[in-house]
Amino acid sequence: MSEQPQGEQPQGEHPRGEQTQGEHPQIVFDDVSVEFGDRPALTNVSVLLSQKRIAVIGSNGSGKSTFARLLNGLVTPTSGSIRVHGLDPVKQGRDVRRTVGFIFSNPDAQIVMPTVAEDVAFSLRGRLLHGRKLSRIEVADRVAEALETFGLTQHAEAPAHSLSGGQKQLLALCAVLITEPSLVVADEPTALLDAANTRRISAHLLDTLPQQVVLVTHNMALAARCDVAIRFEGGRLVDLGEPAAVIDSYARDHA
Ligand SMILES: Nc1ncnc2c1ncn2[C@@H]1O[C@H](COP(=O)(O)OP(=O)(O)OP(=O)(O)O)[C@@H](O)[C@H]1O
Repeated sequence: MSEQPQGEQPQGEHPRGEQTQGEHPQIVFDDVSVEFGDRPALTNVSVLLSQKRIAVIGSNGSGKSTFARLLNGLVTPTSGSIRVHGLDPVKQGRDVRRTVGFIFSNPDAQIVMPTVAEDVAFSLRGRLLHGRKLSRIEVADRVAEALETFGLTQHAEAPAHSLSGGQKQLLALCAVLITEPSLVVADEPTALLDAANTRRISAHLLDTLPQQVVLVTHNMALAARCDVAIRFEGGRLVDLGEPAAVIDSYARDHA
């Protein structure tokens, strides 16, 4: 382990991670637990993260997706409190959903409109970008640009559900990123992608995007490219630190 397990600090102390504050806004968990029925999914998680690229790793069922879903209010804590860029996902759900773009591992969950171009344009409906509403022409231009970025231009008029799994994943990314969320949370975004698209998407998420990114992944090569990694096991945050060290201890524990 590169650092001691989280969540055991006495009340009143600062959550861990504060020593590594960066230029990005903060994600703060204070003694957060989540139970589904009477089964704990996360237990006493306290952490402060302000790095630009945050990897979330750990075994199957360890609580990674639950952690990610807490960030935009898809899951609510059973106890404890959360602040994401100053917002409380429980009390300010609407603001949080505008601030946090969430990319699911199953892209079918995110397709809402019949065609690819309509689905991307739908994300901008009723949204202010840079403090103002976009005109129809601006929306069309932005959609065209975003489709080009994600290699979907030739599928613009295709039924969204006719795309392959990987193409749907690209569409989901495109539809979320076009809204320019200030935090991007991606839960296994490359799971369905081939090698070329994994490179393309990981370069976009990890190298290009100016925003803060939380990346839940089993792909250790991607986790290694982040600024910090956190690791869950059995619903507890058991490690936080330099990705190489966190990945090493994870690999050792599973050798
Ligand atoms: N909606 C839910 N209802 C009941 N139990 C749930 C729910 N979501 C998650 N869990 C349980 O919480 C625990 C943590 O699940 P979670 O999806 O957060 O793990 P994970 O680390 O993302 O796993 P994986 O790597 O397999 O995707 C698991 O035991 C899971 O069965």
